[in-house]
Amino acid sequence: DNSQKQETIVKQPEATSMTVESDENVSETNDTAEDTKIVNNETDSVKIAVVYFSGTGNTKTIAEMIAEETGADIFEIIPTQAYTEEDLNYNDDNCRTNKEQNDDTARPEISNDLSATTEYDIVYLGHPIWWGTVPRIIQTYLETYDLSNATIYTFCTSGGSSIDRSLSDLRAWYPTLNIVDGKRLNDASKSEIAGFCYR
Ligand SMILES: Cc1cc2nc3c(=O)[nH]c(=O)nc-3n(C[C@H](O)[C@H](O)[C@H](O)COP(=O)(O)O)c2cc1C
Repeated sequence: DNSQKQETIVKQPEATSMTVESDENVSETNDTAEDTKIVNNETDSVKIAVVYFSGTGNTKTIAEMIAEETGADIFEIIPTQAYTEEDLNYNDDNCRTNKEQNDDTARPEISNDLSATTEYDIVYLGHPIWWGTVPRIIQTYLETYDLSNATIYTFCTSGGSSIDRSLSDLRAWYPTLNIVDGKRLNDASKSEIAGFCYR
């Protein structure tokens, strides 16, 4: 229960000047709090989300590390039709993923509601590299939900390819998005994650 949780929140003095109009519960606690510490990330003025798709778990691991590092809320992009091992076998020209990646119009359906992800100031968007770029389901996501108010950082895992092409593809396809930077974070250490999150 969110509202109950927020009633226990009290802020440090320097936090009292932040903008909280959008959140009734938080603003109620605003003037009572002088000297106690922030106990919940919901009081932060900057809302951070990690949104990711992961076929085989590598990107998920990194996504969870970023969420832990930043205190972000984490959202998984879940395909309606899960990717099987067969689907992901890129040695087979006819496998599902190869067909999707070769088809500019392919937009695999997402099963879960991710509308809450449009409410964040910073979005870390994570994906594996498939044939040099983002899986098509990332396009489904960006075309379904309007992230134009967010500052976006992308991250990827891959077998070796850099993030450069997926970054330039996303910027070309979605010019209204503010994609600041992106980084390949394979097997990243905690300090590498922190370096990515706090520049
Ligand atoms: C269909 C498909 C295409 C891939 N294409 C590339 C590629 O072009 N370059 C690369 O370095 N790795 C490629 N990979 C490897 C994945 O990027 C890598 O295993 C990644 O860490 C998977 O992340 P995940 O476990 O979150 O799905 C590909 C994998 C699949 C399934």
